[in-house]
Amino acid sequence: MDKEEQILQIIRFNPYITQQELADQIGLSRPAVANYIKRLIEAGRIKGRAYVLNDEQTIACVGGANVDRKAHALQAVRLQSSNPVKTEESLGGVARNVAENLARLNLRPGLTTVVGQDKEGEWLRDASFKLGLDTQMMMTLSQERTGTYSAFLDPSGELVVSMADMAIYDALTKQLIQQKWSHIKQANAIFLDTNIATDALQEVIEQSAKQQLTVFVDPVSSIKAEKLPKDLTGVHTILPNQEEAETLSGITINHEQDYALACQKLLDQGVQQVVLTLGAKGIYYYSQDESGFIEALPVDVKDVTGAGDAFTSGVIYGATQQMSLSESCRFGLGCATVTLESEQSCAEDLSVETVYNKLKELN
Ligand SMILES: Nc1ncnc2c1ncn2[C@@H]1O[C@H](COP(=O)(O)OP(=O)(O)OP(=O)(O)O)[C@@H](O)[C@H]1O
Ligand SMILES: O=c1[nH]cc([C@@H]2O[C@H](CO)[C@@H](O)[C@H]2O)c(=O)[nH]1
Repeated sequence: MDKEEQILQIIRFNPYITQQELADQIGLSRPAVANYIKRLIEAGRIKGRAYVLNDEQTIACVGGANVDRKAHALQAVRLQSSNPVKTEESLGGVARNVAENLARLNLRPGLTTVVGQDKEGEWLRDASFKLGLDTQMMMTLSQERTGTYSAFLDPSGELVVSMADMAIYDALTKQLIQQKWSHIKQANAIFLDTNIATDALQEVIEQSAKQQLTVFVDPVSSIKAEKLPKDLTGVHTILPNQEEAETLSGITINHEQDYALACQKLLDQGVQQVVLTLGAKGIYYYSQDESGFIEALPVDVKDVTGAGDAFTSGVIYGATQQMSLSESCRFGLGCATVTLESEQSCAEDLSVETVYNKLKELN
C-alpha cells in the first residue's frame, strides 16, 4: 500500500490524528506527512478537518485471517483414494470473515490479527484495506507464515475434513494485545475468535469486562474452545456449535432438553447470551430473558465454509440495531443463507438489503 493510501486509511478511522502521530505510525518525518496531506487536499481526497458524529458503530474483530484453500469433490468421496476435485482459494479466518461481513452490513470493523511476510499476507492486507477495514492493527511477522485453512468438501458442499495450519497465531500474545489495547478499546463492541494465544484471549476478556465493552465470542473449534478461560465474565454473547458447547459446558448433548442445560452452564460461567449453531437444523438461543429454536432456512448449499461466521455477523449487526436476541438470530440466519449460496467463505453480495430480501422471499 502506498503512503498516501496509508494516510487516508488512518485518517478515516481517526480524523483527529496529528501530523506528528501520523509520521510516527508510518515511519515518515512530520514535514513529509504535511506534504502528502497537502497533495491529498489538492487532489480533493481530503476535504478538511471536521467534527465527526459518534453514530457509526465500530467493531474490533480480534483473531484469525487466513487464506482458505478448498477442494470440492466432483464425485462421491472415496477415503484413502485419489478424488477428482475443483480447487479454489479465497480469503478466510473467522475474525477476518466477520470483519468483511460487518463491512458489507455497513458497520465500521477493524481487524486485529497477524500475517506473515509472504504473498498470502500481502493479499490479506490489500484486500482488507480495499474492503474498508481498519487495518492499523494487522501486524506482519517476518518469522511466521500466514495462516492457511485447507478444506475438502463433498459434492453437496458439506465438509469432509479440514486442516488448520495456523501456528502464527501463537505469536498473537497478551503482550501484543496490551500494546494495541488503547486502539482496540475505542470500538463500540469486540468480536473475538479463539485462534489467538490463550493469554491473549484472557486479556481481551478481562480488559473488556473492566471497561464494560460488549464482547461476542466464536469458539472456532472444540480444540481451540479449550483455550477460553473458565471464568467468562465480560462475554456478552458466545456462539458455539454443539461440539464446542459440550466442550465448554462439560455437558453431553443427547436430547433437545440438554441445549438449555448446556447454555445455562455457560451463563453460570458469566456469559449473558448463548447461541448454539446446529448446522442444517438451525440455531438455539438462550439468555435470562428469552430462549428458543429457530429452524434453518431452505437453501441450495454451494459451500458451508463461513456460514457460521456469517450467522455471527448477523447477530452482531442485530445487536447494534437494538434488535432482540431472537430477531438478531433471524437476521443472522438470513446472512448464513446468503453465504451458503456462495462458493466464497464470505458472500460478495451480502448486504442488509439482500438479507432482508432473502428473509422476505422465504417467509
Ligand atoms: N446444510 C445447511 N442447510 C441449511 N442451513 C445451514 C446448513 N449449514 C449451515 N446452515 C445455517 O448456517 C448456520 C451456521 O452454520 P453452522 O451451524 O454450520 O455453524 P458453525 O459450525 O459455527 O460453522 P463454521 O463452519 O462456519 O464454523 C446454521 O445455524 C444454519 O442456519
Ligand atoms: O482453526 C481454525 N479453523 C478454521 C478457521 C476459519 O474458519 C472459517 C470458516 O468458518 C474459514 O475461513 C477458516 O479460515 C479459523 O479461523 N481457525
